[in-house]
Amino acid sequence: MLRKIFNPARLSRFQRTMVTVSSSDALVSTEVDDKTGYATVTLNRAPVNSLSLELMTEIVKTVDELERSNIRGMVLTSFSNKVFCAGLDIMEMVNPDLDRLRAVWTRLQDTWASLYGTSFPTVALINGHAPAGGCLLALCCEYRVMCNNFNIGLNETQLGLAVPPWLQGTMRQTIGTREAEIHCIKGTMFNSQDALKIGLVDELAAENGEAMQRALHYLNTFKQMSPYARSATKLLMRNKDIEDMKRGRKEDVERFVENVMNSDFQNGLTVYLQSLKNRKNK
Ligand SMILES: CCCCCC/C=C\CC(=O)SCCNC(=O)CCNC(=O)[C@H](O)C(C)(C)COP(=O)(O)OP(=O)(O)OC[C@H]1O[C@@H](n2cnc3c(N)ncnc32)[C@H](O)[C@@H]1OP(=O)(O)O
Repeated sequence: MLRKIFNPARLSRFQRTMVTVSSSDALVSTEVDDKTGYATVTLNRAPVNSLSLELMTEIVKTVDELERSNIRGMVLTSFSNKVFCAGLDIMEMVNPDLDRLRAVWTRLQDTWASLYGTSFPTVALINGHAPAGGCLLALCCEYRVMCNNFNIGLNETQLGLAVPPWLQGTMRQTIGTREAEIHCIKGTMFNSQDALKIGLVDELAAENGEAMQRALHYLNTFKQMSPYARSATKLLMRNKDIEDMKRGRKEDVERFVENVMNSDFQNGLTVYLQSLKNRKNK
């Protein structure tokens, strides 16, 4: 069954009432172009947009609000031009409070489900590195435009984390079963060129401006198309995955908690954090 579909009857109301939302201190800022109806959603959590509970809550809230406003398309990008999103906030996993850890994973599931299941078209404008959870955000979008000279991939296993089944599924749909299996297990990070070759991203751009043009070009391909047929087809393809994730979400949360609370993982995390700092000091 369709979870939600674009409702053309609400479009004329939207055109009259659409507003631009933007706040300089927000973790997520949204600007809607009232000529095109396209929203640019910018992740705004310095320094690297790591996914804290609060940032993920804002992403879910933003997508829900956009869903209610009937925008015609969305571009997801980063304030930074160096890091699109550094994945889950590692500090959320260091000796965590268990209730908060469960909330973090539940919110990551929600983030995936709400971005993956939008009725409107979505493009990730990947203007920086996108490891792990950063790659997840990009994979949820329908189309990915990546700037040159950055890295993207699901490197979770390199950190000692298992990739959850719903995220494996999104990777499979994007790069195919065989490649997804190999690269989820290895935790491969791809440079922009290799990401294009393997189909992890759809287009490359030299810089942000060109990437935005390419993203808008993708959204414009739907200008003349029935929004109902477009969104219904997308959601008929994606809703089963979302329902499957929701059915298994409790076990998924407990698997994550067990993974993170394991002493080997906690020790490895300390070493990993130190290696990030050492890299910086070189
Ligand atoms: C059952 C489990 C399933 C798991 C499956 C799914 C989902 C998610 C898992 C994850 O996302 S785990 C997180 C994985 N992320 C990473 O491995 C990225 C690590 N970071 C980097 O590689 C680099 O920081 C970067 C993103 C390439 C950026 O490099 P840059 O040189 O620009 O910046 P840095 O100097 O390295 O970093 C600045 C500052 O940010 C801190 N930081 C970096 N990444 C994170 C992070 N993910 N969480 C929290 N903090 C992060 C870094 O330590 C620096 O801090 P300071 O030294 O300035 O205090």
